[in-house]
Amino acid sequence: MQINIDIGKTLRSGSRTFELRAQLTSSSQRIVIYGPSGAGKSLLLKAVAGLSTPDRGHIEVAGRRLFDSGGGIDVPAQRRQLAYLFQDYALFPHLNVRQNIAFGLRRGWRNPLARVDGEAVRYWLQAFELEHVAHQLPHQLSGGQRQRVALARALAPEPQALLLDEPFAALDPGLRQRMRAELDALQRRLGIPMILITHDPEDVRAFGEHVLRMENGSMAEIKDLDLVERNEA
Ligand SMILES: Nc1ncnc2c1ncn2[C@@H]1O[C@H](COP(=O)(O)OP(=O)(O)OP(=O)(O)O)[C@@H](O)[C@H]1O
Repeated sequence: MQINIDIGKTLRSGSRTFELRAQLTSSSQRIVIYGPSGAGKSLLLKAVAGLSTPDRGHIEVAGRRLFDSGGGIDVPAQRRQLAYLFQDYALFPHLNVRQNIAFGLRRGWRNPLARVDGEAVRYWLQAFELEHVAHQLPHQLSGGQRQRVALARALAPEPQALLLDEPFAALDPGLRQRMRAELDALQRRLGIPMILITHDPEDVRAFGEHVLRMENGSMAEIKDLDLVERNEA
């Protein structure tokens, strides 16, 4: 996937100012943005998703201009065809697994319990081995199952790219290893491009094809992954 980003955003609260200046040009399927907490990674990912508006610049994904301050373009989040996986997965607590996955497939947003394409929901339940918990609510699931539901919900509408915000942070270490392997295999199988943000060097090792370091709102290319291990975020 070709991605081209050059954006700026200034955030102010009291006397504190945070400057995001993000530039990224890549044709990699696996982009990892690595950096310490507060570096601006989530701000960048939200700007790509259309959940936050930059002050200036442009964002282009797979040949589509999603944002361009000069040209007055700002495609709404729901029309960007990008899936955003939140750190805490943001599942709907009152909807069961099946309904959570189906939510991503509905056209109308008014009635979450409306019938949807049963075939597609069945496919994702099966692909993520969630059939036996299809009628359970999110709080009745394990951490790994919750992550699978969130991934299934994100992938069901067949997005052009997957945006992942610290996807393993909420999992305990054993499960983290397993889910990393699962996401790795899934990404390769589907061939879906992804941008993953993290402060964990293990994620960089597992997914980093094109790696950038973010610090204080600015980005720099990392060519030598050994530097990540020596210089942990
Ligand atoms: N209104 C604001 N005024 C000033 N600074 C702000 C404002 N809102 C957010 N920030 C700053 O923006 C920076 C970037 O936050 P962001 O959530 O993108 O960081 P991050 O790298 O994703 O960190 P984490 O991994 O902890 O989520 C932070 O340092 C935060 O303090």
